[in-house]
Amino acid sequence: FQIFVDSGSRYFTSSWGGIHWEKQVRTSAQIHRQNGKVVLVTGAAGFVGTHVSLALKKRGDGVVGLDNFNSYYDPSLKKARRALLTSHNVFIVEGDVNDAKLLAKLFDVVAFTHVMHLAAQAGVRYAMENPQSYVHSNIAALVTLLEACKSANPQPAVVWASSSSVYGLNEKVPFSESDRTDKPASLYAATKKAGEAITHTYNHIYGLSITGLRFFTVYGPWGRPDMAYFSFTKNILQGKPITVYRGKNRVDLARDFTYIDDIVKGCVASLDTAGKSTGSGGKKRGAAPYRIYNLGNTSPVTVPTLVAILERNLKMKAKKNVLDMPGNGDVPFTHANISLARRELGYKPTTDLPTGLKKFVRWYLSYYGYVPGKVVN
Ligand SMILES: O=C(O)[C@H]1O[C@H](OP(=O)(O)OP(=O)(O)OC[C@H]2O[C@@H](n3ccc(=O)[nH]c3=O)[C@H](O)[C@@H]2O)[C@H](O)[C@@H](O)[C@@H]1O
Repeated sequence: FQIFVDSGSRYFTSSWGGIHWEKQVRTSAQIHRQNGKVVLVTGAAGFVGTHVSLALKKRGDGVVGLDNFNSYYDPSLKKARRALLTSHNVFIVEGDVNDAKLLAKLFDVVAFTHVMHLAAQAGVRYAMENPQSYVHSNIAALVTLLEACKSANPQPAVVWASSSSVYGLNEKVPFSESDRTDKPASLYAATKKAGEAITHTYNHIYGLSITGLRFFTVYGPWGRPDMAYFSFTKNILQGKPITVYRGKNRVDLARDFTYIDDIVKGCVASLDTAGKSTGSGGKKRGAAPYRIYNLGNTSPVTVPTLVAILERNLKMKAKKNVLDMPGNGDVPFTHANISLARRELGYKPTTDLPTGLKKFVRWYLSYYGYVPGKVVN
């Protein structure tokens, strides 16, 4: 009776479950190539999640997405990404990674070979406004997911999104994976660093194959509206001012901006080279790989240069307010050493910032239906 009540109440309150839902999940998970993978992509309606899901599906892997469609930024963009994925036969389950019952159900319905865990509370500065959302999405959800993975039979290999922000106040450049990461500058960075420690324990105790990817300021079409390149574009087009932060002694801030297609190649290569998890029945049966890679571009660009490139592409001048960087978690610069990823993943970024921003601006103008000369709101 209790099972009936539980599943009955879920039927009315949740957006998952039922025969039709299971069929959609199974169909989406179908493999269309030899030795294809079956990948659960969390955060599939997110920026990186959408692109990775598409790449996997296009080469014939089975892909099931999971996303809670939260409103950290405009959910209509997430829904538009979902529509794009639906048109390529990728189904996104609507739900939260913290929902252990949902995860158990998904692993029951599909024998995932890999999990690409991209769901997260992103954003460096927002952590001061809503710290709990970082604990919820980057720590609690990660543990819930790893618990499901460790209990699954077979255990999947896990590839997940860490962040360049773990280097924090590190001053040695370029940043290498072996550098210190014990001085985070934001709660966001601290939760990603915690994720690296948490995944290590699941590797050690349960034999889960783990790959953590330290992404460096990823940008491109279908990107995140909370990021500087995106909000600058919006404001410039609307004739609104932008705030350009500057570091100590008036030094420009710089980022190792990395184009989305390069990141996707790094993610797919990580899945392809991930060794197997060794555990079963929640027990470790031998050592499994634990890997961490920088996925950056290796050529940092200053924020004023980013603005100049956008101005050129938009054929409009930005109204700039230059402000000293507030103490809100920002770091002055990032710069990736990618030798390890190059050696072990064959990772080789090929898109520089001017080329990538040109593609972003083209997408932005078409997505928001911008007509040159017409003021947008
Ligand atoms: O590399 C990473 O790991 C991180 O990259 C980005 O974080 P961030 O580099 O701070 O990206 P933006 O928020 O787009 O900021 C880029 C630069 O523009 C500057 N900025 C930002 C916003 C603004 O209004 N003005 C401004 O000058 C920031 O100080 C920073 O130097 C992402 O937002 C994080 O989710 C990600 O984890």
